[in-house]
Amino acid sequence: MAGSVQNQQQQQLLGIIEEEEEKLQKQKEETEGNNNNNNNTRKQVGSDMAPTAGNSIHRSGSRPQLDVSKAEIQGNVEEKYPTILLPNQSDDLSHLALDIGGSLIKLVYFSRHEDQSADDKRKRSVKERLGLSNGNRRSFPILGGRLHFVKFETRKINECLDFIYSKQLHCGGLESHYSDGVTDQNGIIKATGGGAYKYADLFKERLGVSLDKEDEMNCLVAGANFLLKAIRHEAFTHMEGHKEFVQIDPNDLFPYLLVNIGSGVSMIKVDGDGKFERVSGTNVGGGTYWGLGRLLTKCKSFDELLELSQKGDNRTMDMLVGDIYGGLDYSKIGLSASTIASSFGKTISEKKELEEYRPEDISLSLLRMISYNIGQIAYLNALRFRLKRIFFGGFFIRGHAYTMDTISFAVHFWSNGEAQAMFLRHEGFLGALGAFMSYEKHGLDDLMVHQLVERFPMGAPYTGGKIHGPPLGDLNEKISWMEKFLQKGTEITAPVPMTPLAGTTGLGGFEVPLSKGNTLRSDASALNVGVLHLVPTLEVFPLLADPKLYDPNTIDLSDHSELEYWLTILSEHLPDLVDKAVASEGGTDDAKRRGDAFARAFSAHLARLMEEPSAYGKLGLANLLEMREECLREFQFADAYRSIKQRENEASLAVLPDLLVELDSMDEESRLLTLIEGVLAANIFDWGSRACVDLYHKGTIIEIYRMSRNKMRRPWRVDDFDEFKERMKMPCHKRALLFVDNSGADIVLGMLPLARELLRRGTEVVLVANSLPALNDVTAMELPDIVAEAAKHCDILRRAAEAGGLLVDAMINTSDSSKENSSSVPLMVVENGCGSPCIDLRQVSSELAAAAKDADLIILEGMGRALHTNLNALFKQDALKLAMVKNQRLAEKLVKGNIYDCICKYEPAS
Ligand SMILES: CC(C)(COP(=O)(O)O)[C@@H](O)C(=O)NCCC(=O)O
Ligand SMILES: [Mn+2]
Repeated sequence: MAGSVQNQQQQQLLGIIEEEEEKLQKQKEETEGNNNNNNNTRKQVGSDMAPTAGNSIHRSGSRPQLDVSKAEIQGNVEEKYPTILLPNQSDDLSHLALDIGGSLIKLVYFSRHEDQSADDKRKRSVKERLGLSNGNRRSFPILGGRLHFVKFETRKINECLDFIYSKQLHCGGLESHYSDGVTDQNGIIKATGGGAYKYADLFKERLGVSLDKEDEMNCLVAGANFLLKAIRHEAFTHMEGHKEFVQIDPNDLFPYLLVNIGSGVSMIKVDGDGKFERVSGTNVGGGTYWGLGRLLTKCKSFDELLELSQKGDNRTMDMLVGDIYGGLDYSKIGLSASTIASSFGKTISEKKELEEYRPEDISLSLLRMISYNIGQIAYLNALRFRLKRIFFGGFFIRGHAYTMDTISFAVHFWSNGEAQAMFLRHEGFLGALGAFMSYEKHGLDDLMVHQLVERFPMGAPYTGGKIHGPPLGDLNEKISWMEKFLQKGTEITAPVPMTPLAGTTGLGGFEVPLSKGNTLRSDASALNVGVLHLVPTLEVFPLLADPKLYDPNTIDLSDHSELEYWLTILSEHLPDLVDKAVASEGGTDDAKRRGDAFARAFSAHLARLMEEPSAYGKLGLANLLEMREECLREFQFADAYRSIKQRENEASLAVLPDLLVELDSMDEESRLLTLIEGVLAANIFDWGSRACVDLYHKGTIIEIYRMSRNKMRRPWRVDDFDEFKERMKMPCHKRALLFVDNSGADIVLGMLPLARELLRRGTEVVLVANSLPALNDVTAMELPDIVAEAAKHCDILRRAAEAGGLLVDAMINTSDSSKENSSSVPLMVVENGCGSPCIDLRQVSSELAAAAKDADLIILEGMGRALHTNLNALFKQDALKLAMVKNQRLAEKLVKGNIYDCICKYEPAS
């Protein structure tokens, strides 16, 4: 019975929609006509709101100048180090620290985020309503920005100086943002390592700067502590070719043993921040391997030497237990025949000259000798001080799988499996990071894991922290460099094959570690360090039941076939995305060139990941989808779906009044069901789904919407509607957070009517939208205009939007009939802090975190936010997850269903 009433209502609704269809088609044609003529002449919803990130990335070629005009203190002037906002500062100010070692120079430098000063009306009203004073930024003297990691060979110090000069890293600095340092403290760079002494005069001569020397051990420890506390999945284990990321609890980090393998080796017992003791070391380190290796093999570089070891067989050099015991194990004392009894020992009995040995074998034997030795001494020191964790860092390792396996094997062997070696992704940058942190007052050491986002910009798959060719300056340089790179046909370094080889040698485990193959990924690409984005205003979403147990991703991409599938999906979507992106920028030659460069860069990222899935740390689908958006931004595509979003918003807003009338004619119960159906049906408007994009080529928005609504037959694949309905009969929620998804029908005909229903029942509503564009997702900047348009036809929305400070100019004429309900509960919009179709609730904006404090209902909508991420997330408050599954494989995998199935998952507060 209820079903037939519903069907009748649905038919009525669709009838109205059909009438509108013709009107809309006409409008659409007009719109397209206008678009072709002139993008800017038409009144467009949100048209003046598009973020200007594209422009703000521009850097002038000349030396950066500090522009303090209109400078103002942000936040409380009484604070010790209030942030000074420089609204007219357009050049990136940088802050640089160096670790100048015997072999390598490591640079860490900071560049300010370009858009920190943006503050719109919406943000101001949210701050007022939620009692946020300037976000939480005021407690951080550091402004948002990026930390970059770069290295040079010390013998090529001039290249390093050129790089610093071209980027003007020696000029300006963070001090410029502080109250007591608006003057440019030009002239001093923090530096550590022996080269800080050795090359001080050269820096003075070439750049006019003095090197302010910082203690090396201090820096190493400060750098390691920072990374282990602030970077997610910084540490990993590496055994038999298998890399596994380890999440360290920052509250349970100390004590640990830090083994820094540079030219020599230092072993440091770390008990806390600034609390450490160098307990041991060995002079047999990276320098020994390179020095002896160079003499013995005539190799020209460390990397070449490492590469040789990949093809080596140490049995020709090393004396094994089996060599002594006639091929037998010495089982009584636990030594297998393949254990190395004496490194290079075999060469004593053979009457061969150096030239008669293969350089490959020499290199491998040397590498194993030194790695085992370091592993063994490290373990003995850990035992001596009862330290359960050993972290290995330093550039000797350089992400080299075989070296890590060898060290791990030694630690495992000597500890009888009780201890495990761990490695750090930023292994070589500990000292430089520590030196960077020694600049006073930058507040970096206060930053926590949720305030740092690691991202891989355009250069990552190629450079991996190493600069090839001239340093990259502006976008033009970036693209031409990319073009040259590709023309030259420079290979993206070959993968490390994981082929198991037969037999055993060495310490009894394996003949050749599994990670050793025919080719070595050069350290340039093995050094998988991204750019760290420092966003001091990010917070952990306060309504997560247990943030420690929270994992945003639903799909496990460590399953290789899964990863391959999603990488292929992204790759196949690329041509269409490039078309949209280029069109969004007017299809100019410049846009085409950028589109091309974007496609190459993003494809290179995908290829890199296909070869080495853990190249960028632990990766989930959310990261992959975010990387695509980041890459678009990198090539200055501010909003690839801008015009599609505008068109769909307009079309949907035209239908909205009739939908509202229709909804208002229903009783509460069927209205609630119709509303939820509406959300699910309208979630079909997703330009990120291959299947949906194919559909859009076959019909108009309204045809698709009608088809989608017609498919809304209950029970849905996951159907907790009845439980939700029961809850809605109880006293209303105080505040609901609605995590909205797509523009057009999704927001206008789906989520806004649901928001209206909640408002009408007396629940405050906070619409949570993206901070930056991602596919056709609606952004927090665009929403107020959409709400204002909708409010013209709806008294409930108008009053609530006014109460929420969304309608600043109350000039709305309403034609809504529901005036009897004089609700003044507010409707607000907050940004979520991300620019991705998914959401990682460990890193949300401070305004969302503030809004969440009084919320008792969370509604997550869409595939990205409710399925790819957060499907399994548990919350402290009631949660409703709504989405249409627009991918066949995902439907099968998650719900044993089919494409276009719907999910309505309700979970009362846990
Ligand atoms: C990118 C998306 C998560 C966006 O979905 P939404 O959150 O808008 O519902 C989704 O379109 C998606 O997973 N697309 C890739 C899969 C495919 O093309 O089938
Ligand atoms: Mn979306």
